[in-house]
Amino acid sequence: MSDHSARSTARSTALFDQASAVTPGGVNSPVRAFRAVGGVPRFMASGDGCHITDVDGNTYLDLVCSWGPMLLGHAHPQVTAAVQAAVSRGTSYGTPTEAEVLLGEEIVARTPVDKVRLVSSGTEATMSALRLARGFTGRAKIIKFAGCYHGHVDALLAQAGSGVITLGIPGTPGVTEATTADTIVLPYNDQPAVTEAFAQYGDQIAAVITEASPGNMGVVPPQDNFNAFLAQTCRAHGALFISDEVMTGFRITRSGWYGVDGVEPDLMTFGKVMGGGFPAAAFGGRAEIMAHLAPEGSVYQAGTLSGNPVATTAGLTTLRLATDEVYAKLDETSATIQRMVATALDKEGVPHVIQAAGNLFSVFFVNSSDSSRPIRDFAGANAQVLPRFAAFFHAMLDAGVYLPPSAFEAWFVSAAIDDDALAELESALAPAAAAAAAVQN
Ligand SMILES: Cc1ncc(COP(=O)(O)O)c(C=O)c1O
Ligand SMILES: N[C@H](C=O)CCC(=O)O
Repeated sequence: MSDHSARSTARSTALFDQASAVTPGGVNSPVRAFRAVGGVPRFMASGDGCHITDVDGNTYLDLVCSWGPMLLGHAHPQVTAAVQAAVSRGTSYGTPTEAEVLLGEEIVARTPVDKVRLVSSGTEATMSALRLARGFTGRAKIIKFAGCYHGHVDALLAQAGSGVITLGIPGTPGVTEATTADTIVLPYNDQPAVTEAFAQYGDQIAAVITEASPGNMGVVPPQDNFNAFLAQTCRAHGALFISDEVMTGFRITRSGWYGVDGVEPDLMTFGKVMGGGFPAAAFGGRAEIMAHLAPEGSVYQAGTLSGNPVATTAGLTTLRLATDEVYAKLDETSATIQRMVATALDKEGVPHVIQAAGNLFSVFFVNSSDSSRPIRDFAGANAQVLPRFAAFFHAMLDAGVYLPPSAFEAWFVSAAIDDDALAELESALAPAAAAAAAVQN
């Protein structure tokens, strides 16, 4: 496989060929491939603060942050020290440990959940929350929204965002009709559609699951108190409201999106930041609901590495360092970057919409007729001029800025971004905006 990059990619290219021989598509999660933008994925060798360096020695300002987790930047000295100390004590016992109790307490203190169960991935968290909702209500149907991504849970892959939309996979082979028979998919931000679904199936609906503020079709925040409306509608019909904060949790504020809209869900899911760069995730909720989980109740859920001592140490250390000052800095950095991107694109006359949810944001390359219209849903996100994003992405990469290789993903900032990094970004943006402008629609 060859690459058209201006920088040397010889070692990444060789590793990608090697990887493709042993791993489908050469990557261990589809979003890491460059299929939507072309070229060879960069194989990273190290990270330091807001930078990552690939195996060819190219250093990039990182605006992916491992798809969200690296809130404090890479190799943060205090997180690294805590992890090294934990590793030296042993890496897994299959017994309870103190770190997992402390992490559970930290999550309970920051969010409205009474109790929490730790798992190893966001996918496990949403899958388990759904099972618990069904076990608690004794109902089968669930509502999800087009463009929201909740991990690769069979029942939730229908019209999913993230890699599913990036790769243009309409329905995933391997997910049987029976598995999705109880999944109702509705347009995001569409209150009448929710009302209608409840009018038809109200007493069969176990739960509504939504991203607290979607970031997997690009950033499409809830409008007109959508979350409050969902919570009220669920309560009126005896269904549970599940807020998926895997992406937003502990990133947008110290209590995630809940810290912004204050809508109390029945169940919540968390991941990414709470693992501090290690595989840790969680789901939690009201004590009465969580009591249905084994061994207290009979809804079974388990995991050999759940609450792993190294992962929980990394997560706990990260959360303890994520103070209000850190969140204020993240907000400021994000707002500055959004302004810089808008200025560069405006200068070249590239039609775009930038949408933010706290410090999370994304840039939609739209048709000129759409540039004053907010994107409210999956259909809106799908109407982007994708080749323009690809040109912009590659010009940024060549200039040393690593963006998500997809027009449907959020951009993530870290607290390690400083003025020097912003200056690097500034000089990358001019050629990238020009490259986007050169693409005819
Ligand atoms: C909102 C949301 N939920 C769930 C998941 C699944 O998490 P994981 O990739 O850790 O399985 C993700 C990301 O992948 C996500 O963004
Ligand atoms: N958009 C996804 C999650 O937020 C990206 C992570 C992945 O699927 O590897």
